[in-house]
Amino acid sequence: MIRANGLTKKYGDKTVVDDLSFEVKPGTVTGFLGPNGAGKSTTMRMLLGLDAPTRGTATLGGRAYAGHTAPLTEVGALLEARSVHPGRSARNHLISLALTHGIPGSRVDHVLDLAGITEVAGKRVKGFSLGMGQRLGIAAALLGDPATVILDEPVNGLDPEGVLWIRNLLKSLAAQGRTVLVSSHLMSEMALTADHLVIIGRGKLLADTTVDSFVREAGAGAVKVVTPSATELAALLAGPSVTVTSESPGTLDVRGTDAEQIGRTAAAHGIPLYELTPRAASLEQAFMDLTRDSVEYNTTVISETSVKGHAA
Ligand SMILES: Nc1ncnc2c1ncn2[C@@H]1O[C@H](COP(=O)(O)OP(=O)(O)OP(=O)(O)O)[C@@H](O)[C@H]1O
Repeated sequence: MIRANGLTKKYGDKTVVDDLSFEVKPGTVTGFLGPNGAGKSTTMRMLLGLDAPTRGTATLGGRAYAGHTAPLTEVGALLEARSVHPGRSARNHLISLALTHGIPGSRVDHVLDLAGITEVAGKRVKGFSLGMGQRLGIAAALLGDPATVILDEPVNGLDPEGVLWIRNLLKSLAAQGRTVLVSSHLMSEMALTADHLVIIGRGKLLADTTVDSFVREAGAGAVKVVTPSATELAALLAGPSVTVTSESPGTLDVRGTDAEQIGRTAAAHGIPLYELTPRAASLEQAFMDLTRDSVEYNTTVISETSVKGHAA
């Protein structure tokens, strides 16, 4: 079990992690999501005792990281910045880690195999591709057979086969009863991998939910309506719980009601409909909607024109 309680990190005046509290339970894969700069890496570094929180506490298996006598057997971690001696082979890197942490050498071949890098185990790390480096980092994280696994963006640099491998690996680690926390900025990938989601933006908790309920809510999407009487229909539909937007003349995007109700309203007022299509919001869109106000650098402007009085 990982527990963050009021975790806060300030750099100067900037609060990059802001009073964050959440739990990560054993036996599940928990996706830690947020846009770039949301504070995911900083939070993970605080969980691992690599950054001191300005306020709050983080415990792994009931104790702070520093309180564990053999941390590598309690927690395995892959962080973005790795420090592997480039002249060392993958096997030698893992052997020296095992030796310095009192881990049996027999684990080395096991994790090399688990990470699918047995064939390149004798090669120097400096010749490794990004994907091979990621696999070596994951092998190192699993070396101590840890109860808790924390991985920061593990699919970075992996090809589709590698992405699938990570997905299955994380699921099997959770099925063995381990606590698995994995960060990503890709909602679609996490939806396939995780059971639970902790979503942050600008250091603050935005959602702590199961993937199932996030998917269900994302499915409550909009209905696309094409009609020559868009302004009239928009005025009839708009209400406290119904929002109507329009991206092009004669087309409405209606949220907060369903296709049947829209069809009935249109029929009751003799409004012809050329199209009436329920649209399930994509998961990625739901994630973007949730985090829109907390992205650090906006590169795309999603323009939605309110139809109140504007739709043609
Ligand atoms: N040592 C530091 N000094 C000052 N600011 C920092 C430091 N480390 C991180 N930050 C800032 O804290 C914020 C959160 O960064 P962090 O790397 O934790 O986010 P992230 O969610 O992991 O982002 P990404 O997905 O881009 O890796 C960013 O605005 C970053 O610039």
